[in-house]
Amino acid sequence: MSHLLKKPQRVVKSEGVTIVHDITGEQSNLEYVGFKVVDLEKGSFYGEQLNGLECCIVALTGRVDIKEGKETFENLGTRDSVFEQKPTDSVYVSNDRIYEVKAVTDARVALCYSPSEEQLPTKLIKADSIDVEHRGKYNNKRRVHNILPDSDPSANSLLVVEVYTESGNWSSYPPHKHDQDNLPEESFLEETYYHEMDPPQGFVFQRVYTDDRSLDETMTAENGDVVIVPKGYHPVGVPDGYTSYYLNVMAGPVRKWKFNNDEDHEWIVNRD
Ligand SMILES: O=C(O)C[C@@H](O)[C@H](O)C(=O)CO
Repeated sequence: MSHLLKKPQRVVKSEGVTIVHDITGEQSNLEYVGFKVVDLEKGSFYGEQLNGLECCIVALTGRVDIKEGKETFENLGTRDSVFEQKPTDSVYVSNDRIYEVKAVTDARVALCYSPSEEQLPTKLIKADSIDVEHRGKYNNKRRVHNILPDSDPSANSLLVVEVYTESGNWSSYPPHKHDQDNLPEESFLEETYYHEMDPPQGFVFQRVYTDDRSLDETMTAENGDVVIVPKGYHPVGVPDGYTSYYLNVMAGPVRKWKFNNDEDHEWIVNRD
């Protein structure tokens, strides 16, 4: 199996709390992006001190209360399945702060991390403030929920986005990359993809490759898998009959998403 593909680990941390993924430190070799998925049974708590990391807590499914300092945001989350395709609530918490998530119902949260030094205010990102974007045409159509885009200055490094790709379509396509710290031409952003499929026995193909093919891996991502994109192009293809969801976390030295398409496939975007 590719070292870029991570299967759910489901490590029980405490009563009612299961760490589904922990893509931090040595698990990933990423410098700028960390990622966890945590399942919480109703009434259970998960919290931590963010030593040198900022964090965006995304209420993937279920309802949660999130506490940071004197603030508590109650009953966050809008859906029982990501495939309800409605935006959800998230909370941005700055580096070195302590936060706690309490499960109001059974819930799944994503924790998106990046190193950060400058303190920013804790921010509730309400579902109804999320910009929903429809991109692409032909078999390249996808629905995008911009949770923390680069136009929103609420974070120091983190970019967070949800993407739905319908049956038989492609996303992150034509293949694009953002692995050169060379603005304004291109930014360097590492990336993680947390995948789900509807129905859940589905799978998608994700290729991660560079121009010189020193990296060229094509992976089958199944429901709940994470794909790590340290560099290179990273298109996703969705088989007929299945809908794909993924949550992207991106971060790098500059908080700007400036990508370039693979020139061989640029014509795809230029079709009438
Ligand atoms: O297909 C899309 O538009 C989503 C992708 O852009 C995805 O968010 C990504 O590849 C980010 O680099």
